[in-house]
Amino acid sequence: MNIPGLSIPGLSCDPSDLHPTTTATLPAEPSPPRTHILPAGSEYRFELPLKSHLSHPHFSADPASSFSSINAAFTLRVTSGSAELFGTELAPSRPYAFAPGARAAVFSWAGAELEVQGEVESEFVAEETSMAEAANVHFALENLREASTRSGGVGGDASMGGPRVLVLGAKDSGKTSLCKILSSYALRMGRQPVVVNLDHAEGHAAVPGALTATVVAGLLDPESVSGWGSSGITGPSAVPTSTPLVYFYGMEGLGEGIMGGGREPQGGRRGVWKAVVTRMALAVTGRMEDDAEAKAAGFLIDAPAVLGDKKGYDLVEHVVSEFSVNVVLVLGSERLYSDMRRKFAPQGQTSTEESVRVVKLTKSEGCVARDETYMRALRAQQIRGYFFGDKGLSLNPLTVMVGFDDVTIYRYTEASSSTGTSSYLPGNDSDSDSEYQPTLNPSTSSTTIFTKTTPSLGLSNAILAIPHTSAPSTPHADLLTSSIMGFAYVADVDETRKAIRLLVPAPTRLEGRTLVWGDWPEGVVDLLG
Ligand SMILES: Nc1ncnc2c1ncn2[C@@H]1O[C@H](COP(=O)(O)OP(=O)(O)OP(=O)(O)O)[C@@H](O)[C@H]1O
Repeated sequence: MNIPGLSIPGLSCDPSDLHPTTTATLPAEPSPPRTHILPAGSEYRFELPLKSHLSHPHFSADPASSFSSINAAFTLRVTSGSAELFGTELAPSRPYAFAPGARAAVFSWAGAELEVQGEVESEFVAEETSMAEAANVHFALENLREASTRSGGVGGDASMGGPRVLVLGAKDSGKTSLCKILSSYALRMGRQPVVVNLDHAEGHAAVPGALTATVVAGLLDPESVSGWGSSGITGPSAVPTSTPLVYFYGMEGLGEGIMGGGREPQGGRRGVWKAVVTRMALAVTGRMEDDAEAKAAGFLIDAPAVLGDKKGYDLVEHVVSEFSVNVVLVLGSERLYSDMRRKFAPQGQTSTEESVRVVKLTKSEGCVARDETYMRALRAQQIRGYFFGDKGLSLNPLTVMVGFDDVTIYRYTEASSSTGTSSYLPGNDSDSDSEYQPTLNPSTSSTTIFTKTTPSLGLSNAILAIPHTSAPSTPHADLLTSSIMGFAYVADVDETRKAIRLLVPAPTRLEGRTLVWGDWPEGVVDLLG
C-alpha cells in the first residue's frame, strides 16, 4: 500500500498472498529481459502486438493442452520498489504474464524498477500521468463514503448513501481504466463497491453483449483479458473471481437515437437498453437499501462511449435518474463537461446533498485508440476466457447434447421497416406459444422482435444467453428483463438427428429451458477447434 494516506491497518497485506505464484513460464527462446526505471510518479506504458492472438497458447483451439500453463509472449515483474497496474498493487518479484494485444500502464508512486521480457509494439516511461487526479477523485469519493457511514446509511434517503458515480467520455478516453483504478483504491480502503458495466461492447466477467453489475470484493486481476478478472464458474483461481448480475442486451450499438425532439419508440434499441438499465438499477439500488456498508461503498458505472455524445444525452439522463447518480466524472471533453454541468449542476443552483456533482478530469495520454479489428479480437478473447478461463488456471467447460424439442430458442433481433408497422410494447404480448405477431404502431421504424426459432446450421458458433426465466408467460417482456444465469456456445447443429451440441461453462440442466439468440456478439468460429 503505497499511496500516502491509503494505508489502513490490517489492509497492508502482502499482495503475493493474494496473487499466489502462477505457472508462468517464459517463452522457449526468450528475448533478453529489459530493465525500466520508474521515477516516482511515472508510469511504464506498453502495447503488445495483436498479431499472435490466434496462435497464442492462451487462446489456442485445444483447451486440454493449452490452458494448463501460461507460456506468455510478454512478462513483467517489479524487481524493486512498488508499482501498480490500474490501481492494483503488483506483488514484488512475481512475473505477470499479459495476453497479446494488452495495452496498459504500470504506475509507481514512490519509484520502482521493472524487468520486462517479450515483444512489444511500443513501450516507454511517461513522466506525466493523470494518476494524481485519479487519487484526488478517490479521496473525494472516500469522503462521501465516510459521510454515509457516519449518517448510518440504511433507512435514510438517497442522499445518505455513498458515491453513485457515472463515468462519461468519448471512445477510448479511459473510462474503464478509471473505473478499475477507483474500484481498486476503494478496495484497498476496505470498501466493496459495485462496478456496473453498461458498456456492452466489452464483457466484464461475462461475454460482450452483456450488461453486468459486480461487487468488487477481491483484488482485480491485471493478467486477465478484461483486466477485471474472470467469472470463475468452474476450476480454481488464484485471485477471487466475481459472480456478476448479468442482463443480455445482445445488439451491437445503441442506435442513432431520434434527434430533433422525437422520442425513439420503446421497442427500438434504446428502448430495450433503457428497460434493461432500469431493471439493473432496481437490483443494484435495492441491494444497497438493505446493506449500510454496500450503500456507503456505492457504485461506479462504466458507460458506453455513445453517452459522451450529444446523441446519447437522453441515455445519460436515463442512467442518472434510474441509478440516482450523484457524481458524474467527465473524461477529457470540455463540451461534454459543460453540457453535463448545464444539465445537472446549473450555475446559481444551490448545491444540496442530493445535487449531482459534475467533475472534469484529464484524459490520460496513455489511452490507446482501438480499431474494429482489435475490438473484434478482444471480443473473441473475452468469449474464450468466459468458457475456458483466460489464464493457465483453466475453467472446465463441457459440451452437452440437447434435442431440438428439449429447449426453446428465441431469436432476438432488430427489424427495420421504412413504413413502420410494428413495435414491441410491454404488455402487448399475451401469446406465449405462438410466433410473435408485432402490434401495429405507425410511428415505429425499428423494433426488437423475439421469434421462436427452429435450430438450423445458421445457429452454429452463436452465443446463446440462458435467462433465469424459463417458459416465460410473456416472452417479449420477460426475456428482455430477465437476468441471465450464463451463456452457451453452439458447437454443432445436427439437423438429421435434430440435436444441438452446446458448450456450457458448468454442468447445467438445459432441458425445458428457454435460450436467447441475439444479433451480437458475432459467433466465434474456432472456439472448439
Ligand atoms: N495510462 C495508460 N497507458 C497505457 N494504456 C492505457 C492507459 N490508460 C488506458 N490505456 C489503454 O487504452 C485503451 C482504452 O482505455 P479504456 O478501455 O479505459 O477506454 P474506454 O473509454 O473505457 O474505452 P471505450 O470507449 O471503448 O469503452 C485500453 O486498452 C486501456 O488498457
